[in-house]
Amino acid sequence: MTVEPTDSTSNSAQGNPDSTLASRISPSTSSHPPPSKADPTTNAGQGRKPSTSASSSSQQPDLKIIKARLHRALRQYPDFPSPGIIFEDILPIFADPELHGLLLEALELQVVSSFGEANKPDVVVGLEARGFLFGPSLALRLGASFVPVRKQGKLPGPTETASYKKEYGEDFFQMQKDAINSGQKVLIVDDIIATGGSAAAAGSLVHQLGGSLIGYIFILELDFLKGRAKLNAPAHTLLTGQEK
Ligand SMILES: O=P(O)(O)OC[C@H]1O[C@H](OP(=O)(O)OP(=O)(O)O)[C@H](O)[C@@H]1O
Ligand SMILES: Nc1ncnc2[nH]cnc12
Repeated sequence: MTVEPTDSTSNSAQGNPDSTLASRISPSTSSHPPPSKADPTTNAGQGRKPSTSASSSSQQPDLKIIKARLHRALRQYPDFPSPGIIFEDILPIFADPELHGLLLEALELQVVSSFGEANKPDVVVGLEARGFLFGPSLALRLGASFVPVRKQGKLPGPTETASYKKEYGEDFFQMQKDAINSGQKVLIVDDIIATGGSAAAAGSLVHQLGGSLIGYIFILELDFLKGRAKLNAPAHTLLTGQEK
């Protein structure tokens, strides 16, 4: 089982190299060189809407180094929370202030290069619970609102509900009915896309509330589960991994 840092920043004309990154990060010691295969971290060509990403060759070196460092921080736990699941633990990233900061810089760069300066979201929607770890910080950096998708029974007032299945269970997601104004541009963020059930349910809630879903950003994609095929908007991830 491996987790590889991969390349999903692509629109070289839009992604201005951030020189502050180069000065802040340590020299790369990555044992995981960039893959030569086509970029698996966008859904160009396989989703119902094309991704805005182009090839991996235009990715900024700084972002590649950051991705390799983020990748090395992940921990894997076999048979958690149930037999056969290899659980990807992202929490070490948040335990290290430097990595935490680099994660947010990488996510912001990814959003701008994937969706364009002119198409920044009005609202960042984060999924309970791990989407809450970085969704609000990313929203602040983008000058956007943050709105949570919560598990059933946690939100007061009128709500919309969507059921979903994920890699290891079933659940219900809810959003407050007035959380998004009609036509607002929405970006959905979460730590991991596995089967895509959670993300697809969140997309359906955004649609029910009248939002315009510009796409999804994830830290990690378990690409063997092909979750992005369930999504109706472009999806971009910083890392991809787990081969079965
Ligand atoms: O693509 P999927 O198969 O739907 O799985 C991905 C979802 O599973 C995890 O959340 P989980 O429901 O375990 O909740 P947590 O964040 O509260 O731990 C993860 O944070 C994603 O939200
Ligand atoms: N393998 C996995 N590791 C961590 N979170 C997950 N959510 C769904 N599948 C997961």
